[in-house]
Amino acid sequence: MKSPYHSLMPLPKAELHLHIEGTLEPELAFELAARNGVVLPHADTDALREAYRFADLQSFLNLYYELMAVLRTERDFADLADAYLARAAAQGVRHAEIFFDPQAHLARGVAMGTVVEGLWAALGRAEERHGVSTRLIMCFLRDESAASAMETLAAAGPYLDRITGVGLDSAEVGHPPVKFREVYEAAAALGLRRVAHAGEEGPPEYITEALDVLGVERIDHGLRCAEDPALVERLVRERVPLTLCPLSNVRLRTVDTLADHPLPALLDAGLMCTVNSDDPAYFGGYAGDNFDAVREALGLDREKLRQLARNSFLAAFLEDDEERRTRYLAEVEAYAFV
Ligand code: HPA
Ligand SMILES: [Zn+2]
Repeated sequence: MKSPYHSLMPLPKAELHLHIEGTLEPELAFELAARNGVVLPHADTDALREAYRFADLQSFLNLYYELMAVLRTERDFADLADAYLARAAAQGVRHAEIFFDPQAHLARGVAMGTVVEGLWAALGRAEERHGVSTRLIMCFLRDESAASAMETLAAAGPYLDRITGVGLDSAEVGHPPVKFREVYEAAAALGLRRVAHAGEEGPPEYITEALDVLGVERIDHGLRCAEDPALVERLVRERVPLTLCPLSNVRLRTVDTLADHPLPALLDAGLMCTVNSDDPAYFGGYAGDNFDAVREALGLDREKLRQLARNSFLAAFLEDDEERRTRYLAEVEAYAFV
């Protein structure tokens, strides 16, 4: 049956939880593999898509890291980011805060400069080419050591003018935020904004720790806060944004089906929720697809959908450009649902 709803693609939105390596579509993966002489252990794009059945976060991460082998040159990173920005813009994204995972590239002998300069080549023209403003957030892999994260922060030294903040991603359970206390202190001292994945597969305590020990301003995912009413109350009181990723949660089996997603309950509790795509090439949809999916599965009304869009701009790292934030927020208020 055709959806009774009009698509939310034109609704202006900011995307705050997006791993650029997770935007590598199978077609581009094979194109880059051919360009770089890399042999992928998959026959073709259909065979690769067949591998997109994940049991949990780790099974996804295995493929995510494997496919990164095709990313080798500045041009590869620029092409990757440009393809994402084109898709995001077509789905109503006006502002994107983009994660990247330098350790996964440094480990393969790809230099920090190659990654950042390549991404920057696309981000620097994103406004003109796609009408999207951007920020770059460097993530540390939490299943690597704190020392490795600290070395990565040092390696980013020459590029800090291009990097707005730091984040924490990869396998969560067993790698609590406290492991990265000193790294986050050093990042704060450099004037970097701080976010962290917490409460995706890990327990609600990791959310508390990310706030108290790492000083993060937003929680990426944060889904499992729903298990701790006192934590929910705190997140509401302190207006801590959650960057939720509904299609990701279904694909990684954090929730059984979209209809079971706690987004409506979290919104009703007064949390500052946002809707994002996480790794759209792997999870079946970009930002607008996620909005459409939650509307359809959860029946969110127009005011809730407008609130999600408003929250995305309120939670964005736009303090250096409040005029732009105001403009985006006005676009949200003016949006006419049909
Ligand atoms: O959803 C995620 N969780 C943790 N690490 C990640 N790296 C890419 N995507 C993710
Ligand atoms: Zn993520």
